[in-house]
Amino acid sequence: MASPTSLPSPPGLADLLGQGPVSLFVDFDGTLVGIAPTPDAITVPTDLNLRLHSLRDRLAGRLALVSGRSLDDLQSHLGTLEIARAGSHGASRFRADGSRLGQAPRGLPDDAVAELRSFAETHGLLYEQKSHGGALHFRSRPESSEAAIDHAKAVALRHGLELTSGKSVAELVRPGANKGAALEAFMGIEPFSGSTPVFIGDDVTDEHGMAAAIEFSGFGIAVGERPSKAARYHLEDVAAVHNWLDL
Ligand SMILES: O=P(O)(O)OC[C@H]1O[C@H](O[C@H]2O[C@H](CO)[C@@H](O)[C@H](O)[C@H]2O)[C@H](O)[C@@H](O)[C@@H]1O
Repeated sequence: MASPTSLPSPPGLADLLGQGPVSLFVDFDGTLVGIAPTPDAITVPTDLNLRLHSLRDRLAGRLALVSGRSLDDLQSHLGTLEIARAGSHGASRFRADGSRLGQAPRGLPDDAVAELRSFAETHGLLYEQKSHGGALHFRSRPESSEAAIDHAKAVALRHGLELTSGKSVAELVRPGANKGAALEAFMGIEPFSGSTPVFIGDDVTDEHGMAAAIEFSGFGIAVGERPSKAARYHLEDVAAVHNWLDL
């Protein structure tokens, strides 16, 4: 895995756009906004929504937000989005005009949710219910991280689900819900098809998106300190991302 500091900075966005159509797939937490103690404690600049819509226009619509959060949650922080978007780690996808791309995914089985909730209650962890998944957050109790991951693994096995681990979080999703699948779905439709995809993200779940970008002759940009297997370039932090995007 490449250490982020050994990766170069990406070429300027204006230079890339000068070479042909580029699509940007952009993660949210840790990429567009800084990491906070709890999911609701993030600080979102008041004009971020406006600036993202300007970026969408600059890219002739070829901008997609790809988040681990549910889309309702994402929009509760960002405001209404008329931007292509995928939530719940790519499971739920919408075009910029609000029409759904692909099937509506199913939520987790009730028993799996109950098992996650009960573990969270007994261990003093935060349980985040998503429309198409569920997350055990252990940022406030790092000593419970191993037990939380083991529990999530066992629940995944019992119910045929997939475990995705992120920053101080263990999440369960339906099989096939990942950011790479979301990028692939968007690359099959206008205005994304035929462009060079660039996936920008800070977390392990973003590796799928970067790997998929490579399949479409694009590349990934890793944000922050986490070593990345798939990224070609690196940006230091959220401020560097905003700067690179000229947000
Ligand atoms: O794919 P993303 O948009 O980056 O979402 C990943 C997860 O982000 C949120 O959790 C993370 O950020 C929280 C706020 O900074 C932090 O408290 C938590 O420890 C991080 O794991 C979100 O709550 C999850 O649903 C997303 O999957």
